[in-house]
Amino acid sequence: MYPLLVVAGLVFHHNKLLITQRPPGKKHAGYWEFPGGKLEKDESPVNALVRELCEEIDLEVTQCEIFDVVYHRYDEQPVLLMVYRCQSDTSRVRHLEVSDHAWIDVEELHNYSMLPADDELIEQVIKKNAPQ
Ligand SMILES: Nc1nc2c([nH]c(=O)n2[C@@H]2O[C@H](COP(=O)(O)OP(=O)(O)OP(=O)(O)O)[C@@H](O)[C@H]2O)c(=O)[nH]1
Repeated sequence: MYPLLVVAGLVFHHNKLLITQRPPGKKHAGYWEFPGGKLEKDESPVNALVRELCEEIDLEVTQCEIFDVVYHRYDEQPVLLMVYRCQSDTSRVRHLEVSDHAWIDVEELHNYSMLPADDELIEQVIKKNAPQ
């Protein structure tokens, strides 16, 4: 089965990383994730990310650059997650399509129930953010 194409943002504001919680009624409700969503037809990954961040949390980002691509098999369908690192000038987030959000230190990622596809990614984020 072809994977679902999904884009997600590692959004930083003053070294804090943004995570959001999936709302009731959505698949994997209650889990935390990096904000983003599915690509629409004829849409580039960065445009999809900008659109999803606007629709879900009303946040604008800059300096988006590719960070990693993750393939994960869920029972229903595999996902191909394209992950971009971005910056935000503000920490102001609206809960339009999320039930909660948090700006955290990357080391705190282990304290949240993140989506299963994000496990490997989380290790990369912590490793790349560690002092050299
Ligand atoms: N945004 C996001 N999605 C992720 C992450 N990790 C991960 O496995 N996914 C998966 O990617 C898929 C994203 O789909 P979604 O349902 O959130 O997308 P969407 O916002 O376009 O949904 P919609 O159909 O309600 O408009 C889900 O299956 C979700 O489980 C992540 O860190 N961020």
